[in-house]
Amino acid sequence: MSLALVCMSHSPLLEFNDPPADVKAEVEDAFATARSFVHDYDPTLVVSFAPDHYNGFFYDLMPPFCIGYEALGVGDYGTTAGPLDVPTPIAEQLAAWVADHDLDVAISRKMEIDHGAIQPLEILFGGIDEVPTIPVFVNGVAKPFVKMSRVRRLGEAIGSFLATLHGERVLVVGSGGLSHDPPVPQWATADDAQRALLLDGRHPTAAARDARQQRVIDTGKAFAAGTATIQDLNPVWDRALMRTLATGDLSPIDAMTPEQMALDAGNSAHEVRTWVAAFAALGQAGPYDVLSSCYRPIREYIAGFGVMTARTS
Ligand SMILES: O=C(O)/C=C/C(=O)/C=C/C=C(/O)C(=O)O
Ligand SMILES: [Fe+2]
Repeated sequence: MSLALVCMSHSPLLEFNDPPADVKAEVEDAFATARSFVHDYDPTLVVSFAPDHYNGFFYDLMPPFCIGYEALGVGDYGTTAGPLDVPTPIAEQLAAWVADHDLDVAISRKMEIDHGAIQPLEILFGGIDEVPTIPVFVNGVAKPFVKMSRVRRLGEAIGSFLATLHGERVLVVGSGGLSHDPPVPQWATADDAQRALLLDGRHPTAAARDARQQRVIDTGKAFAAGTATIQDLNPVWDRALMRTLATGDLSPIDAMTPEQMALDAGNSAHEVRTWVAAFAALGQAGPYDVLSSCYRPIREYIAGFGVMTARTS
């Protein structure tokens, strides 16, 4: 049984802030390469590892991981709202398999997901219900964070399940990262209004969503202009992580700590957990080859922006 993988940064600013034309063209090329890779592989099932940005998961009940039995996009930043095509019986079997492998994972029969999960589906497939997709939420913004070894083990458990699905061509997707420090509020420093949002800010009014999003768009413009106070991108850190993922030996990642990751690569660098889970899953089908890998630090997107494709050798 072979598996295929696409890992890619996402950015809520993709449609709102434009980097220089050559950089934008490079990103479009990377997306086109990934699309063509996926088209050739022709997956029958997608397992999507993605974080959330306080649009679907909140501090009233924040799991480290959650497998969606049903899911719907919330429509933030102009992404598609509405239901995904989740193959519920396979998602249920996956959750049971993972539990049987000593990992405690939440499940949701109505998972709400944001641009972090939706953007790759739109970019790769042109829609959110084109291919049956099991969404796996991986917390990448809300402290506390489980150890990186735990993320790797989750990916391995999911990959070992996927390797049993002989009738399927499975694509694993990791969405997020790399280094970036967007203005997602942190509980410890949030004011009362921000804490209300972090606690249970589901289903905001259109005006409230717009105001929240405009703040992020403005921060992206200021970051590009050199006037934002957010932490800088870290291309050295990003490239080193991509190199490690490409080797097939993920053991060095176990030594990464959330504290050092935030110091080195910003508070949203924890989103790389999705990449680690996706590569760990891929590795369960045997050795793999990275077929394409591109990277650019893009301040307009507030993102160390990477796209990788890989496939079982
Ligand atoms: O809601 C807010 O106040 C802030 C949200 C963000 O900064 C969102 C950032 C989104 C990303 O996907 C990212 O990873 O940068
Ligand atoms: Fe994100």
